[in-house]
Amino acid sequence: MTSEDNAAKRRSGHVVISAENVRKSYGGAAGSSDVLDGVSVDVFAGDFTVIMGPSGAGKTTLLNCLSGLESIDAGEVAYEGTSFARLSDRQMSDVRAASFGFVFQSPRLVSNLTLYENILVAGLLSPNLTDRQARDKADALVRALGIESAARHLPNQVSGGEAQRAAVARALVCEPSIVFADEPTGALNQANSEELLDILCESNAAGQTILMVTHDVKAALRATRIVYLRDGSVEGELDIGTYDKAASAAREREIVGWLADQGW
Ligand SMILES: Nc1ncnc2c1ncn2[C@@H]1O[C@H](COP(=O)(O)OP(=O)(O)OP(=O)(O)O)[C@@H](O)[C@H]1O
Repeated sequence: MTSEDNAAKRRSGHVVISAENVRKSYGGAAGSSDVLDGVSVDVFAGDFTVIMGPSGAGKTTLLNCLSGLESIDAGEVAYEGTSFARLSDRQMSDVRAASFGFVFQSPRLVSNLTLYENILVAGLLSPNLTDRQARDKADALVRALGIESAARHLPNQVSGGEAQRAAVARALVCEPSIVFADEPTGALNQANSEELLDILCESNAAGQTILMVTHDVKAALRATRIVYLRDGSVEGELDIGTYDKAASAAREREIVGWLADQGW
């Protein structure tokens, strides 16, 4: 998928992932309320969509349902128009391997592989790339993310920021249609958070579709669209266009004002 493809798809409102009236509960006591209470939302190609909302609103659950990591109880989630319900477990895992990248709050790197090997192995296992392409892409990402020397070390020999940048590279190396990121800056200090957000923003500017859960207004600043979730329902959506560092103060005021209107 080239950036031109995604830019054109975004202009045309191309939907990558759609959720229709999704309900989800984790069982428990009879009558326990749904964690997702009929959520309908679309994720558009080329967007950097952020899911915000109070703690316990169901943000991680929604992200996991949209990526197929969690099953749903009712409603429908579809990738490129194909309902997950029509896919076997094998087909679902093929979609994830070919089209989805994941970044979590902690890097979740394989501890006995170097950062470079963690990135490369993901590329080698991807059905999207030849071995040569996987190596070239891993090399390019290591350079672009500024982790050339850290890449030679094991995860326990590098800083948290370096490890998390490697986790982003691992997600991007397969050239996924969409990157799902759950609080990717949650365990980072402010400087490392800003660097990681710069990387996600640059990747989005190059056409990468991103869906990210965050509590952090500074992270939401980078989004092109914010979805606000409360008590398992979408309360509001804000389209804010592409991030512009020079206008970030005005943008932050707009977002904080909108979040206040949602009851943030
Ligand atoms: N595996 C699980 N089993 C049972 N209950 C769960 C499970 N995962 C989440 N929950 C519950 O579902 C609700 C929503 O959780 P979720 O993590 O999706 O919310 P969130 O908005 O991401 O919260 P936070 O911002 O605190 O991370 C919470 O009440 C949580 O305790």
